[in-house]
Amino acid sequence: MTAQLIDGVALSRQLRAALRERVAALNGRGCRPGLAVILVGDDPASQVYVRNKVKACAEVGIHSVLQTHPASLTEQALLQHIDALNADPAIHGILVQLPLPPHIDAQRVIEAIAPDKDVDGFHVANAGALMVGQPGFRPCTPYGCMKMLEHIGCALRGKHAVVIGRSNIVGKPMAMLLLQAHATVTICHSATAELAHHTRQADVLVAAVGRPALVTADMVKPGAVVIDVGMNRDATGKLCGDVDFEGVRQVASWITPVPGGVGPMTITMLLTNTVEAAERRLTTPSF
Ligand SMILES: Nc1nc2c(c(=O)[nH]1)N[C@@H](CN(C=O)c1ccc(C(=O)N[C@@H](CCC(=O)O)C(=O)O)cc1)CN2
Repeated sequence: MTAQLIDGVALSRQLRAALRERVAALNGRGCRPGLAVILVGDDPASQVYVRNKVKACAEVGIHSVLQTHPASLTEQALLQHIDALNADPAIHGILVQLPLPPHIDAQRVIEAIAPDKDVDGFHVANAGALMVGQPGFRPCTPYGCMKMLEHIGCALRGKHAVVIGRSNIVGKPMAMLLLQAHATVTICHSATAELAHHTRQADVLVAAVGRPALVTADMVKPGAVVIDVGMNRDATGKLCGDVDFEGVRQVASWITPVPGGVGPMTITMLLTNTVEAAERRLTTPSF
């Protein structure tokens, strides 16, 4: 078996076309969706991601404001910038690019963003809403993974999904979204014994650890759907995921590539959340 590719670039193109129409409808009602992107420091990867976010906003008609600050910015100054953006009616979404420099408490910064502008879905109010099945913003990467599963018609009810990774921004919310879709979910992490024993039972396997080629073909159940969230550099400096793509594609039924899989979908779901934030403001002005 050779797996079919889940193409995050092509799916993003489709979803962004639909977003352009939603933005046009908002414009017709006198609303221009606005996203503020805050970058602190000079991490080269973060600079690329932020630039791509700003470009993607322009592509669908979202107004974006990019704030770049030196790594020496104090936490207090960052909190003041967020306060100003929280109060700015032209801004519907705020994101602070992660990681932040070590002297800044990322969780404190995230909690300073108004939950109705937290288009990253990282605020504890949005994380809690996801936990109890209430409406809220879903973190962009797991939300994008769910869209990919939906796109290939993967019926999750009763399926066994295994998530490798327990981060607050990917692993945990991914597990909650799969659970909401009625999958049986196992979360594996760095202290999991016999990782391969668990992964071999997965109908849907999500790898979100940050270790090149952690998932090899012998760890995958034939016919499984494999979603690779990893974003690593291999020994030669080439971008790669957590999955040994060439090996695993011989066993899986569907697989996401890196690059061109989950990454572009993360940005597309950020656009989706921003448009939704603007729509919510129009329909629920006090939201
Ligand atoms: N505030 C946030 N910070 C971070 C998030 C996030 O969702 N919100 N996620 C990651 C980084 N990230 C988005 O910010 C991100 C990573 C990768 C891609 C992407 O499109 N990757 C491309 C390859 C890009 C390259 O050539 O380097 C791909 O996979 O095709 C998009 C977004 C951590 N921080």
